[in-house]
Amino acid sequence: MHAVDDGLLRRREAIGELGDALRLLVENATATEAPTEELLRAAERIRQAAAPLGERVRTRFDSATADDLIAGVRLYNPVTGAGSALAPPVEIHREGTVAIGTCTLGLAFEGPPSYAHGGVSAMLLDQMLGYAVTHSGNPGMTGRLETTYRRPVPLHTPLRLTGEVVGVENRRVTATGTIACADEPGRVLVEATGLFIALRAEQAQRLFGPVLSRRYQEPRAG
Ligand SMILES: CCCCCCCCCC(=O)SCCNC(=O)CCNC(=O)[C@H](O)C(C)(C)COP(=O)(O)OP(=O)(O)OC[C@H]1O[C@@H](n2cnc3c(N)ncnc32)[C@H](O)[C@@H]1OP(=O)(O)O
Repeated sequence: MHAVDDGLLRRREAIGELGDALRLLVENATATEAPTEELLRAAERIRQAAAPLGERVRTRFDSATADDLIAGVRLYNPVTGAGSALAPPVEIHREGTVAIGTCTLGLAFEGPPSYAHGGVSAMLLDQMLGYAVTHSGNPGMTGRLETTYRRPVPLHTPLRLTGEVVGVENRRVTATGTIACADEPGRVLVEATGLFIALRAEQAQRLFGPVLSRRYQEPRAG
């Protein structure tokens, strides 16, 4: 039992290590002004490094073996996942009923020069609101996300994000959230209001049944 737990812990740490390396690669590859020949050499070395990872892969109907869908462990979430090359990653904790997130966005997230892409801000806020909704005990899927961009979000600057449930009405859960600079949390840069819809049992089964039953009911091939 301990061997299994230690193995899973080690795998999660390794996924985080690989994620760190990938994020460094993405940021350096975005920021680089290295000579053209170096770009070509790097492309070849990266293809070589990627090949063994592609030898044994899952489909979209297989959750990652290191994930725990029931406990909400998602290592490849594109906002929070330690293993995701796409994730800043945002680290989220709760202060009372409010979800608080922290991250710093690199050049890979650039939209207007030196500021974050608006779609990235919306993605971060969808996650913050979804986190708050899930932890309020009324999980649901985003039905609508309205984003108001008050000021541009600077790159390479520590950010503070929030998410909070403000209303529950039958299957509809409303949540709000913000993005601000960590050193000026009262000055809102972006705010969002989201409507999350709780799934009916048959909807949840239709959407997620295949993944859940493959993971939790059928033995996985070694
Ligand atoms: C710790 C882990 C944290 C995880 C965070 C994850 C964050 C990320 C969250 C996401 O990004 S989820 C992915 C993006 N969302 C989707 O892909 C959802 C796609 N949409 C759907 O699957 C369906 O439209 C949905 C399940 C949301 C609703 O379909 P239903 O058929 O259940 O809706 P239904 O017609 O029964 O309506 C239920 C109620 O919701 C209302 N409603 C449904 N969709 C709406 C909508 N889009 N806008 C406004 N209202 C909506 C609808 O009017 C109605 O209100 P009333 O009960 O008052 O009559």
